[in-house]
Amino acid sequence: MTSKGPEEEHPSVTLFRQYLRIRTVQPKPDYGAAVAFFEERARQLGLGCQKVEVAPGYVVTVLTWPGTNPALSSILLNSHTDVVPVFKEHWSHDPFEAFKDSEGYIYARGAQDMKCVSIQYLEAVRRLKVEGHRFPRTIHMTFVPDEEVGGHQGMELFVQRPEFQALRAGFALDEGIANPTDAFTVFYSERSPWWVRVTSTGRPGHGSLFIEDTAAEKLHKVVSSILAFREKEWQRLQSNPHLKEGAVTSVNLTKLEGGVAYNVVPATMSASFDFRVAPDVDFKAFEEQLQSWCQAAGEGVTLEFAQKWMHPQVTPTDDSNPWWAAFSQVCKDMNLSLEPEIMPASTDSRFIRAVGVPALGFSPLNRTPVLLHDHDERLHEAVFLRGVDIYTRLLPALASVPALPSDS
Ligand code: MET
Ligand SMILES: [Zn+2]
Ligand SMILES: [Zn+2]
Repeated sequence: MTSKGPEEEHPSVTLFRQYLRIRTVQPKPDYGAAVAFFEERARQLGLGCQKVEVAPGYVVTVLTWPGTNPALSSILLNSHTDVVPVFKEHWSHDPFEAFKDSEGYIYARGAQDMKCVSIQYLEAVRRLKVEGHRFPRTIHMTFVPDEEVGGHQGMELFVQRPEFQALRAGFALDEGIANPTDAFTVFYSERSPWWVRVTSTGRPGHGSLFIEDTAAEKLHKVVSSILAFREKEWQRLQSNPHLKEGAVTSVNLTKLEGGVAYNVVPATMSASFDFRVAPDVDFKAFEEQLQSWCQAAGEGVTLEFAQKWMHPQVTPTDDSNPWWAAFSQVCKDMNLSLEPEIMPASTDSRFIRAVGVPALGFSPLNRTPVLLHDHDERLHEAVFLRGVDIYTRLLPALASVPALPSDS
């Protein structure tokens, strides 16, 4: 075909847009369609394909390009398939249409987080394979469900399975975040998510009376203590230009629940908080601090954890780590400047690092505003394609890291 129009689009971009149209949106993702999409990719690329159902309806799809030396540990390229919900009325274009504007920006939920990365992995592998390359280490691509709601039915279970052990992963790449400057952000650790619900109980009664010891006044005290802590961490971040967001602890009040009527003082109320605890925090002391804020508010104030990650790990970013050496050397060769940071949010990397596999969080997206989870999430096709180039250089280097003591 020689006619003008979409036929002229780069095939990698077309594939990316096809994937963006699959509605893997929480809370009811169409995982079946995503699995079928990756099975078809495996067939087309001549890759091994394994489906591991880690919980009913939750399948991890593993695409494998075997290396020439099966004795060596493998490279794991991980990406999640689910995306967060949208507020459709705030979007310029349908978030599941993958509309491309005249400048080349592709609008879609998942354009940055992280459907771009899944396709960039696949397209880099395709290119290298077509060019006839083979590398010593096996490359596995894992496409996992459930990340956006905590990974409890996804990577958290998968890393405990014999099928994961059998991959013999020596090193992993997973998602990062776009960088608006010319530089690329790379994450070597993460803050730990602690989701905390504080429940306050007190004396109920008529809404016209000065009732003492109410649930609301005690909850208010805890909320004040926690928001004062938030302000302190915010100031600490603001006053030190060397500190990046991931190096301090953040917290947001994300839910308030309780009450039945204007004129009934409720016996119970609760507040929910999303803490992201910096990796250098003393977790035991921090939990005691939370408990003491509850106790200081009065009788009948308790807390429970909906999520409490206790195993922060750091992947070294110096040449003592041969994976870092290979990764950073490629970036140097390509003149890419890297900004190593602690991931402020949480990804499946935490489960991977916790089972002893070093991992870097990297989405090869520079000159791109950070729009993950936001309205009008979009990515320029040229940035997307540059990312494929970057993986096309990274994969040969990583899959050719010579035998390590940990390989035997
Ligand atoms: N990736 C999501 C987040 O960071 C969900 C992870 S579970 C804490 O909020
Ligand atoms: Zn993500
Ligand atoms: Zn996300």
